[in-house]
Amino acid sequence: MLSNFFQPTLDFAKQLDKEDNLSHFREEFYLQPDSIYMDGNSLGLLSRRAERTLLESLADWKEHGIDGWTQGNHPWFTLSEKLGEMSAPLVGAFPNEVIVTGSTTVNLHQLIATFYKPQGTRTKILADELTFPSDIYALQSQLRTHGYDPDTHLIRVKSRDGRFLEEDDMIEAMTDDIALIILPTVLYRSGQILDMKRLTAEAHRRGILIGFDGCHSIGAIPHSFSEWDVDFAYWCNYKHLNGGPGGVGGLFVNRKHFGTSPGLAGWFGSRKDKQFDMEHKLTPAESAGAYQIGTPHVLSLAPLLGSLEIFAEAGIEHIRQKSLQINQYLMNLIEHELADYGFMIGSPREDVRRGGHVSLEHEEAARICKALKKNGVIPDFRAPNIIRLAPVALYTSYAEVWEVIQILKKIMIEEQYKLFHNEREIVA
Ligand SMILES: Cc1ncc(COP(=O)(O)O)c(C=O)c1O
Ligand SMILES: Nc1c(O)cccc1C(=O)C[C@H](N)C(=O)O
Repeated sequence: MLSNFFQPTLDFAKQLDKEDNLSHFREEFYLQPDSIYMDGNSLGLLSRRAERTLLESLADWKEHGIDGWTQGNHPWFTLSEKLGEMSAPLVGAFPNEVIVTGSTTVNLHQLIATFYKPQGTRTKILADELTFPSDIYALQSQLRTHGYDPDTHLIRVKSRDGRFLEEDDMIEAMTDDIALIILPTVLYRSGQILDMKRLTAEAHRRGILIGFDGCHSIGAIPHSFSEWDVDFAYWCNYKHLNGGPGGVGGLFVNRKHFGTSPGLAGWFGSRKDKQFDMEHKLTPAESAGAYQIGTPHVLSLAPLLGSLEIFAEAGIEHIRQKSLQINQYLMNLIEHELADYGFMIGSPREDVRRGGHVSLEHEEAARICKALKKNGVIPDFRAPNIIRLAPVALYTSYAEVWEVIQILKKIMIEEQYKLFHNEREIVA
Protein backbone atom coordinates (compact mmCIF):
# COMPACT_ATOMS: atom_id res chain seq x y z
CA MET A 1 0.00 0.00 0.00
CA LEU A 2 1.35 3.36 -1.08
CA SER A 3 -0.90 5.65 0.95
CA ASN A 4 1.87 7.38 2.89
CA PHE A 5 3.88 7.89 -0.24
CA PHE A 6 2.85 10.49 -2.81
CA GLN A 7 3.94 11.59 -6.24
CA PRO A 8 2.06 14.20 -8.26
CA THR A 9 2.39 12.30 -11.57
CA LEU A 10 -0.23 10.57 -13.72
CA ASP A 11 1.90 7.41 -13.62
CA PHE A 12 1.58 7.35 -9.83
CA ALA A 13 -2.22 7.71 -10.12
CA LYS A 14 -2.30 4.83 -12.61
CA GLN A 15 -0.21 2.72 -10.25
CA LEU A 16 -2.72 3.36 -7.45
CA ASP A 17 -5.52 2.31 -9.82
CA LYS A 18 -3.68 -0.94 -10.55
CA GLU A 19 -3.41 -1.66 -6.83
CA ASP A 20 -7.06 -0.79 -6.16
CA ASN A 21 -8.90 -4.02 -5.41
CA LEU A 22 -12.30 -2.33 -5.76
CA SER A 23 -11.55 -1.05 -9.28
CA HIS A 24 -13.69 -3.72 -11.00
CA PHE A 25 -16.85 -2.20 -9.47
CA ARG A 26 -16.36 0.86 -11.66
CA GLU A 27 -17.62 -1.12 -14.69
CA GLU A 28 -20.94 -1.60 -12.92
CA PHE A 29 -21.78 2.11 -13.05
CA TYR A 30 -23.06 4.35 -15.81
CA LEU A 31 -20.18 6.79 -16.10
CA GLN A 32 -20.49 9.35 -18.87
CA PRO A 33 -17.72 9.69 -21.41
CA ASP A 34 -16.08 13.16 -21.34
CA SER A 35 -17.24 13.76 -17.79
CA ILE A 36 -15.75 13.13 -14.34
CA TYR A 37 -18.37 12.73 -11.63
CA MET A 38 -17.34 14.11 -8.23
CA ASP A 39 -20.81 14.56 -6.75
CA GLY A 40 -21.66 11.08 -5.45
CA ASN A 41 -22.01 12.63 -1.98
CA SER A 42 -25.14 14.42 -3.20
CA LEU A 43 -26.56 12.03 -5.79
CA GLY A 44 -24.85 8.69 -6.40
CA LEU A 45 -24.68 7.27 -9.92
CA LEU A 46 -26.87 4.54 -11.39
CA SER A 47 -25.39 1.04 -11.38
CA ARG A 48 -26.40 -1.72 -13.78
CA ARG A 49 -27.58 -3.80 -10.85
CA ALA A 50 -29.83 -1.03 -9.53
CA GLU A 51 -31.24 -0.63 -13.02
CA ARG A 52 -31.84 -4.39 -13.20
CA THR A 53 -33.76 -4.61 -9.91
CA LEU A 54 -35.87 -1.60 -10.90
CA LEU A 55 -36.72 -3.25 -14.22
CA GLU A 56 -37.47 -6.52 -12.44
CA SER A 57 -39.91 -4.69 -10.17
CA LEU A 58 -41.60 -3.14 -13.19
CA ALA A 59 -41.87 -6.63 -14.67
CA ASP A 60 -43.46 -7.81 -11.40
CA TRP A 61 -46.11 -5.12 -11.79
CA LYS A 62 -46.55 -5.97 -15.50
CA GLU A 63 -46.89 -9.71 -14.88
CA HIS A 64 -48.55 -9.98 -11.48
CA GLY A 65 -50.66 -6.86 -10.96
CA ILE A 66 -51.97 -6.86 -7.38
CA ASP A 67 -50.30 -10.20 -6.67
CA GLY A 68 -46.96 -8.43 -6.91
CA TRP A 69 -47.43 -7.71 -3.19
CA THR A 70 -46.67 -11.35 -2.41
CA GLN A 71 -45.29 -12.83 -5.64
CA GLY A 72 -42.72 -12.11 -8.32
CA ASN A 73 -39.03 -11.26 -8.19
CA HIS A 74 -39.25 -8.90 -5.21
CA PRO A 75 -42.59 -9.14 -3.34
CA TRP A 76 -43.59 -5.62 -2.34
CA PHE A 77 -45.26 -6.41 0.98
CA THR A 78 -41.95 -7.22 2.67
CA LEU A 79 -39.59 -5.16 0.50
CA SER A 80 -38.98 -2.44 3.12
CA GLU A 81 -38.12 -5.09 5.73
CA LYS A 82 -35.87 -6.96 3.30
CA LEU A 83 -34.00 -3.77 2.42
CA GLY A 84 -33.77 -2.95 6.14
CA GLU A 85 -32.02 -6.27 6.71
CA MET A 86 -29.69 -5.58 3.80
CA SER A 87 -28.88 -2.10 5.16
CA ALA A 88 -28.31 -3.24 8.75
CA PRO A 89 -24.61 -4.19 8.30
CA LEU A 90 -23.91 -0.68 6.97
CA VAL A 91 -25.12 0.94 10.18
CA GLY A 92 -24.07 -1.76 12.62
CA ALA A 93 -27.57 -2.82 13.62
CA PHE A 94 -29.60 -5.97 14.14
CA PRO A 95 -31.63 -6.76 11.00
CA ASN A 96 -34.98 -5.82 12.56
CA GLU A 97 -33.66 -2.47 13.84
CA VAL A 98 -33.61 -1.00 10.32
CA ILE A 99 -36.41 -0.27 7.88
CA VAL A 100 -36.24 1.35 4.46
CA THR A 101 -39.12 3.80 4.39
CA GLY A 102 -40.08 7.43 3.95
CA SER A 103 -37.49 10.11 3.32
CA THR A 104 -34.92 11.76 5.54
CA THR A 105 -37.15 14.63 6.56
CA VAL A 106 -40.29 12.50 6.95
CA ASN A 107 -38.39 9.94 9.03
CA LEU A 108 -37.04 12.71 11.23
CA HIS A 109 -40.60 13.94 11.79
CA GLN A 110 -41.63 10.41 12.70
CA LEU A 111 -38.73 9.95 15.12
CA ILE A 112 -39.26 13.27 16.87
CA ALA A 113 -42.99 12.59 17.08
CA THR A 114 -42.10 9.24 18.66
CA PHE A 115 -39.19 10.08 20.95
CA TYR A 116 -39.57 13.75 21.88
CA LYS A 117 -41.45 13.55 25.18
CA PRO A 118 -41.05 16.83 27.02
CA GLN A 119 -41.56 16.42 30.76
CA GLY A 120 -41.34 18.92 33.61
CA THR A 121 -38.44 21.27 32.87
CA ARG A 122 -36.90 18.86 30.35
CA THR A 123 -38.48 20.34 27.23
CA LYS A 124 -35.72 21.48 24.87
CA ILE A 125 -34.16 19.91 21.79
CA LEU A 126 -30.41 20.18 21.18
CA ALA A 127 -29.04 20.41 17.62
CA ASP A 128 -26.20 22.41 16.06
CA GLU A 129 -25.84 25.49 13.92
CA LEU A 130 -24.17 23.70 11.00
CA THR A 131 -26.91 21.12 10.44
CA PHE A 132 -28.75 20.71 7.14
CA PRO A 133 -31.71 23.15 7.06
CA SER A 134 -34.43 20.56 6.48
CA ASP A 135 -33.65 19.02 9.88
CA ILE A 136 -33.91 22.40 11.56
CA TYR A 137 -37.25 23.13 9.86
CA ALA A 138 -38.56 19.76 11.05
CA LEU A 139 -37.40 20.40 14.62
CA GLN A 140 -38.86 23.90 14.67
CA SER A 141 -42.24 22.72 13.41
CA GLN A 142 -42.35 19.80 15.86
CA LEU A 143 -41.61 22.16 18.75
CA ARG A 144 -44.43 24.44 17.59
CA THR A 145 -46.78 21.45 17.37
CA HIS A 146 -45.97 20.75 21.02
CA GLY A 147 -46.71 24.37 21.92
CA TYR A 148 -43.10 25.49 22.41
CA ASP A 149 -41.33 28.46 20.84
CA PRO A 150 -38.40 27.19 18.70
CA ASP A 151 -36.50 30.41 19.51
CA THR A 152 -36.22 29.33 23.13
CA HIS A 153 -36.55 25.55 22.81
CA LEU A 154 -34.28 24.65 19.91
CA ILE A 155 -30.71 24.99 21.14
CA ARG A 156 -28.11 25.07 18.40
CA VAL A 157 -24.55 24.38 19.49
CA LYS A 158 -22.26 26.95 17.92
CA SER A 159 -19.29 26.19 15.74
CA ARG A 160 -16.06 27.92 16.79
CA ASP A 161 -14.92 28.47 13.19
CA GLY A 162 -18.02 28.01 10.99
CA ARG A 163 -16.62 24.72 9.74
CA PHE A 164 -16.41 22.18 12.53
CA LEU A 165 -18.16 21.26 15.76
CA GLU A 166 -16.41 20.39 19.00
CA GLU A 167 -17.76 17.40 20.90
CA ASP A 168 -16.82 19.17 24.15
CA ASP A 169 -19.13 22.08 23.25
CA MET A 170 -21.99 19.68 22.53
CA ILE A 171 -21.48 17.86 25.80
CA GLU A 172 -21.43 21.13 27.69
CA ALA A 173 -24.79 21.99 26.11
CA MET A 174 -26.37 18.72 27.38
CA THR A 175 -28.04 20.45 30.30
CA ASP A 176 -30.93 19.13 32.38
CA ASP A 177 -33.54 21.00 30.33
CA ILE A 178 -32.70 18.97 27.18
CA ALA A 179 -35.12 16.17 26.30
CA LEU A 180 -33.67 15.09 22.95
CA ILE A 181 -30.51 15.53 20.86
CA ILE A 182 -30.37 15.41 17.04
CA LEU A 183 -26.96 15.66 15.37
CA PRO A 184 -25.46 14.74 12.01
CA THR A 185 -23.09 11.77 11.73
CA VAL A 186 -21.09 13.70 9.12
CA LEU A 187 -21.46 17.43 8.49
CA TYR A 188 -22.72 18.10 4.97
CA ARG A 189 -20.33 20.96 4.25
CA SER A 190 -17.00 20.18 5.89
CA GLY A 191 -17.41 16.39 5.95
CA GLN A 192 -16.48 16.25 9.66
CA ILE A 193 -17.45 13.00 11.43
CA LEU A 194 -18.84 13.48 14.92
CA ASP A 195 -17.79 11.08 17.66
CA MET A 196 -21.13 9.30 17.87
CA LYS A 197 -20.00 6.80 20.47
CA ARG A 198 -18.83 9.46 22.90
CA LEU A 199 -21.80 11.76 22.32
CA THR A 200 -24.26 8.90 22.86
CA ALA A 201 -22.58 7.83 26.11
CA GLU A 202 -22.54 11.43 27.40
CA ALA A 203 -26.18 12.02 26.44
CA HIS A 204 -27.29 8.85 28.19
CA ARG A 205 -25.26 9.69 31.28
CA ARG A 206 -27.49 12.78 31.53
CA GLY A 207 -30.75 10.92 30.80
CA ILE A 208 -31.13 12.38 27.29
CA LEU A 209 -32.13 10.44 24.14
CA ILE A 210 -29.96 10.95 21.05
CA GLY A 211 -30.55 10.41 17.33
CA PHE A 212 -28.34 10.97 14.27
CA ASP A 213 -28.87 12.13 10.68
CA GLY A 214 -26.78 9.66 8.69
CA CYS A 215 -27.29 11.09 5.18
CA HIS A 216 -23.63 11.88 4.63
CA SER A 217 -22.16 8.79 6.25
CA ILE A 218 -24.26 5.82 5.16
CA GLY A 219 -22.38 3.91 2.48
CA ALA A 220 -19.21 5.93 3.07
CA ILE A 221 -18.13 4.92 6.57
CA PRO A 222 -18.96 1.99 8.88
CA HIS A 223 -21.19 2.61 11.92
CA SER A 224 -21.93 0.65 15.11
CA PHE A 225 -25.28 2.14 16.11
CA SER A 226 -26.34 -0.87 18.20
CA GLU A 227 -23.02 -1.23 19.97
CA TRP A 228 -22.85 2.51 20.68
CA ASP A 229 -26.43 2.31 21.99
CA VAL A 230 -27.66 5.11 19.71
CA ASP A 231 -31.40 5.57 20.23
CA PHE A 232 -32.36 6.17 16.61
CA ALA A 233 -31.03 7.36 13.26
CA TYR A 234 -32.35 8.25 9.80
CA TRP A 235 -30.81 8.80 6.38
CA CYS A 236 -31.32 8.97 2.64
CA ASN A 237 -30.22 6.26 0.24
CA TYR A 238 -29.59 8.43 -2.79
CA LYS A 239 -26.09 9.73 -1.98
CA HIS A 240 -23.28 7.24 -1.26
CA LEU A 241 -25.75 4.32 -1.56
CA ASN A 242 -26.71 5.13 -5.16
CA GLY A 243 -30.42 4.35 -4.63
CA GLY A 244 -31.66 6.94 -7.16
CA PRO A 245 -33.01 10.51 -7.05
CA GLY A 246 -35.67 10.90 -4.37
CA GLY A 247 -35.23 7.21 -3.48
CA VAL A 248 -36.76 5.90 -0.26
CA GLY A 249 -34.84 6.68 2.96
CA GLY A 250 -33.98 4.54 5.97
CA LEU A 251 -34.30 4.58 9.72
CA PHE A 252 -32.81 2.77 12.69
CA VAL A 253 -34.54 2.32 16.02
CA ASN A 254 -32.62 0.66 18.84
CA ARG A 255 -34.41 -2.55 19.78
CA LYS A 256 -34.59 -1.44 23.40
CA HIS A 257 -37.24 1.03 22.16
CA PHE A 258 -39.40 -1.54 20.35
CA GLY A 259 -42.90 -1.19 21.70
CA THR A 260 -42.72 2.64 21.84
CA SER A 261 -45.86 3.78 20.00
CA PRO A 262 -45.14 5.50 16.69
CA GLY A 263 -45.79 9.23 16.92
CA LEU A 264 -47.11 9.23 13.35
CA ALA A 265 -49.02 6.01 12.92
CA GLY A 266 -50.19 4.33 9.71
CA TRP A 267 -51.21 0.87 8.63
CA PHE A 268 -47.81 -0.14 7.23
CA GLY A 269 -46.50 0.04 10.80
CA SER A 270 -48.71 -2.97 11.62
CA ARG A 271 -47.55 -6.41 12.46
CA LYS A 272 -47.56 -8.04 9.03
CA ASP A 273 -49.94 -10.82 9.98
CA LYS A 274 -52.42 -8.32 11.46
CA GLN A 275 -52.36 -5.61 8.80
CA PHE A 276 -55.13 -6.99 6.62
CA ASP A 277 -57.41 -7.68 9.59
CA MET A 278 -58.25 -4.00 9.00
CA GLU A 279 -58.94 -3.38 12.69
CA HIS A 280 -59.23 0.20 13.91
CA LYS A 281 -56.77 -0.58 16.71
CA LEU A 282 -53.17 -0.65 15.41
CA THR A 283 -51.02 -3.60 16.43
CA PRO A 284 -47.54 -2.19 15.74
CA ALA A 285 -44.77 -4.42 14.42
CA GLU A 286 -42.23 -5.43 17.08
CA SER A 287 -39.38 -3.99 15.02
CA ALA A 288 -38.27 -0.79 13.31
CA GLY A 289 -41.07 -1.62 10.85
CA ALA A 290 -43.49 -0.08 13.37
CA TYR A 291 -42.31 3.39 12.29
CA GLN A 292 -43.47 3.04 8.69
CA ILE A 293 -46.54 5.05 7.82
CA GLY A 294 -48.25 4.25 4.50
CA THR A 295 -47.73 2.14 1.39
CA PRO A 296 -44.06 1.95 0.39
CA HIS A 297 -42.95 3.72 -2.79
CA VAL A 298 -42.08 0.43 -4.46
CA LEU A 299 -40.48 1.79 -7.61
CA SER A 300 -38.24 4.05 -5.56
CA LEU A 301 -37.23 1.14 -3.33
CA ALA A 302 -36.37 -1.23 -6.14
CA PRO A 303 -32.99 0.18 -7.30
CA LEU A 304 -31.65 -0.11 -3.76
CA LEU A 305 -31.91 -3.91 -3.95
CA GLY A 306 -29.25 -4.01 -6.66
CA SER A 307 -27.19 -1.28 -5.10
CA LEU A 308 -27.04 -2.91 -1.66
CA GLU A 309 -25.89 -6.16 -3.29
CA ILE A 310 -22.81 -4.27 -4.48
CA PHE A 311 -22.13 -2.93 -0.97
CA ALA A 312 -22.45 -6.43 0.49
CA GLU A 313 -19.96 -7.75 -2.04
CA ALA A 314 -17.45 -4.91 -1.71
CA GLY A 315 -17.70 -4.68 2.11
CA ILE A 316 -18.05 -1.33 3.89
CA GLU A 317 -14.61 -1.70 5.55
CA HIS A 318 -12.95 -1.99 2.12
CA ILE A 319 -15.01 0.91 0.80
CA ARG A 320 -13.90 3.05 3.74
CA GLN A 321 -10.27 2.08 3.25
CA LYS A 322 -10.27 3.15 -0.39
CA SER A 323 -12.34 6.25 0.36
CA LEU A 324 -9.76 7.39 2.91
CA GLN A 325 -6.90 6.70 0.55
CA ILE A 326 -8.39 8.42 -2.49
CA ASN A 327 -9.52 11.45 -0.47
CA GLN A 328 -6.04 11.70 1.05
CA TYR A 329 -4.61 11.51 -2.47
CA LEU A 330 -6.96 14.31 -3.54
CA MET A 331 -5.83 16.50 -0.62
CA ASN A 332 -2.16 15.77 -1.37
CA LEU A 333 -2.68 16.85 -4.98
CA ILE A 334 -4.55 20.00 -3.92
CA GLU A 335 -1.68 20.99 -1.66
CA HIS A 336 0.94 20.20 -4.26
CA GLU A 337 -0.74 21.71 -7.34
CA LEU A 338 -2.99 24.49 -6.08
CA ALA A 339 -0.96 26.11 -3.31
CA ASP A 340 -0.73 29.43 -5.19
CA TYR A 341 -4.41 29.91 -6.01
CA GLY A 342 -6.14 30.84 -2.76
CA PHE A 343 -7.73 27.48 -1.87
CA MET A 344 -8.09 26.12 1.61
CA ILE A 345 -9.03 22.58 2.58
CA GLY A 346 -12.07 22.88 4.85
CA SER A 347 -12.32 19.21 5.85
CA PRO A 348 -10.65 17.56 8.84
CA ARG A 349 -7.22 16.19 8.03
CA GLU A 350 -7.37 13.25 10.46
CA ASP A 351 -8.90 10.11 8.96
CA VAL A 352 -11.13 9.38 11.97
CA ARG A 353 -12.78 12.80 11.67
CA ARG A 354 -13.31 12.92 7.87
CA GLY A 355 -16.23 11.37 5.92
CA GLY A 356 -16.44 10.64 2.20
CA HIS A 357 -15.81 14.03 0.61
CA VAL A 358 -13.35 16.91 0.65
CA SER A 359 -14.49 20.48 1.08
CA LEU A 360 -12.41 23.05 -0.76
CA GLU A 361 -12.93 26.67 0.19
CA HIS A 362 -12.34 29.63 -2.14
CA GLU A 363 -13.88 33.10 -2.36
CA GLU A 364 -14.68 32.46 -6.04
CA ALA A 365 -16.10 28.98 -5.34
CA ALA A 366 -19.46 29.46 -7.09
CA ARG A 367 -17.92 30.41 -10.40
CA ILE A 368 -15.03 27.97 -10.13
CA CYS A 369 -17.71 25.25 -9.89
CA LYS A 370 -19.33 26.58 -13.06
CA ALA A 371 -15.97 26.52 -14.85
CA LEU A 372 -15.36 22.95 -13.65
CA LYS A 373 -18.72 21.88 -15.08
CA LYS A 374 -17.90 23.60 -18.36
CA ASN A 375 -14.73 21.49 -18.42
CA GLY A 376 -16.64 18.24 -17.79
CA VAL A 377 -16.01 17.93 -14.04
CA ILE A 378 -19.13 17.60 -11.82
CA PRO A 379 -18.53 18.95 -8.29
CA ASP A 380 -21.08 20.80 -6.17
CA PHE A 381 -21.16 24.19 -4.54
CA ARG A 382 -22.39 25.04 -1.06
CA ALA A 383 -22.75 28.66 -0.05
CA PRO A 384 -20.93 30.77 0.70
CA ASN A 385 -17.56 29.47 -0.50
CA ILE A 386 -17.37 25.68 -0.69
CA ILE A 387 -16.60 23.33 -3.56
CA ARG A 388 -17.36 19.77 -2.49
CA LEU A 389 -15.40 17.03 -4.24
CA ALA A 390 -16.25 13.39 -3.62
CA PRO A 391 -14.06 10.71 -5.12
CA VAL A 392 -16.29 7.65 -4.60
CA ALA A 393 -14.65 4.35 -3.66
CA LEU A 394 -16.81 2.22 -5.97
CA TYR A 395 -16.46 4.24 -9.16
CA THR A 396 -13.83 6.99 -9.07
CA SER A 397 -10.32 6.26 -10.29
CA TYR A 398 -7.12 7.87 -9.03
CA ALA A 399 -6.39 8.92 -12.62
CA GLU A 400 -9.68 10.84 -12.65
CA VAL A 401 -8.76 12.63 -9.43
CA TRP A 402 -5.42 13.55 -10.97
CA GLU A 403 -7.21 14.91 -14.05
CA VAL A 404 -9.70 16.93 -11.97
CA ILE A 405 -6.84 18.74 -10.26
CA GLN A 406 -5.07 19.42 -13.55
CA ILE A 407 -8.30 20.90 -14.93
CA LEU A 408 -8.79 22.98 -11.80
CA LYS A 409 -5.22 24.28 -12.01
CA LYS A 410 -5.73 25.27 -15.64
CA ILE A 411 -8.99 27.06 -14.75
CA MET A 412 -7.08 29.07 -12.12
CA ILE A 413 -4.05 29.82 -14.31
CA GLU A 414 -6.21 30.95 -17.22
CA GLU A 415 -8.75 32.64 -14.91
CA GLN A 416 -11.51 30.81 -16.79
CA TYR A 417 -13.84 31.25 -13.80
CA LYS A 418 -14.04 34.97 -14.60
CA LEU A 419 -16.32 34.11 -17.53
CA PHE A 420 -19.07 33.29 -14.99
CA HIS A 421 -20.98 35.11 -12.24
CA ASN A 422 -19.94 34.18 -8.70
CA GLU A 423 -23.47 33.17 -7.72
CA ARG A 424 -25.01 29.79 -7.12
CA GLU A 425 -27.28 28.05 -9.64
CA ILE A 426 -30.95 27.36 -8.81
CA VAL A 427 -29.96 23.86 -7.60
CA ALA A 428 -26.60 24.85 -6.18
C1 LIG B 1 -27.89 15.91 6.12
C2 LIG B 1 -29.18 15.97 5.37
N1 LIG B 1 -30.34 15.97 6.06
C3 LIG B 1 -31.51 16.03 5.42
C4 LIG B 1 -31.59 16.08 4.05
C5 LIG B 1 -32.95 16.16 3.42
O1 LIG B 1 -33.28 14.97 2.79
P1 LIG B 1 -34.69 14.74 2.09
O2 LIG B 1 -34.88 15.88 1.16
O3 LIG B 1 -34.50 13.46 1.33
O4 LIG B 1 -35.72 14.66 3.13
C6 LIG B 1 -30.41 16.04 3.29
C7 LIG B 1 -30.38 16.08 1.83
O5 LIG B 1 -31.09 16.69 1.10
C8 LIG B 1 -29.18 16.01 3.99
O6 LIG B 1 -28.04 16.01 3.32
N1 LIG C 1 -31.94 16.16 -1.89
C1 LIG C 1 -31.44 16.94 -2.88
C2 LIG C 1 -32.29 17.39 -3.89
O1 LIG C 1 -33.60 17.04 -3.84
C3 LIG C 1 -31.79 18.20 -4.92
C4 LIG C 1 -30.45 18.53 -4.94
C5 LIG C 1 -29.60 18.10 -3.94
C6 LIG C 1 -30.11 17.34 -2.90
C7 LIG C 1 -29.25 16.93 -1.80
O2 LIG C 1 -29.42 15.85 -1.33
C8 LIG C 1 -28.25 17.85 -1.30
C9 LIG C 1 -27.52 17.26 -0.16
N2 LIG C 1 -28.36 16.94 0.96
C10 LIG C 1 -26.40 18.13 0.35
O3 LIG C 1 -25.58 17.65 1.10
O4 LIG C 1 -26.29 19.27 0.06
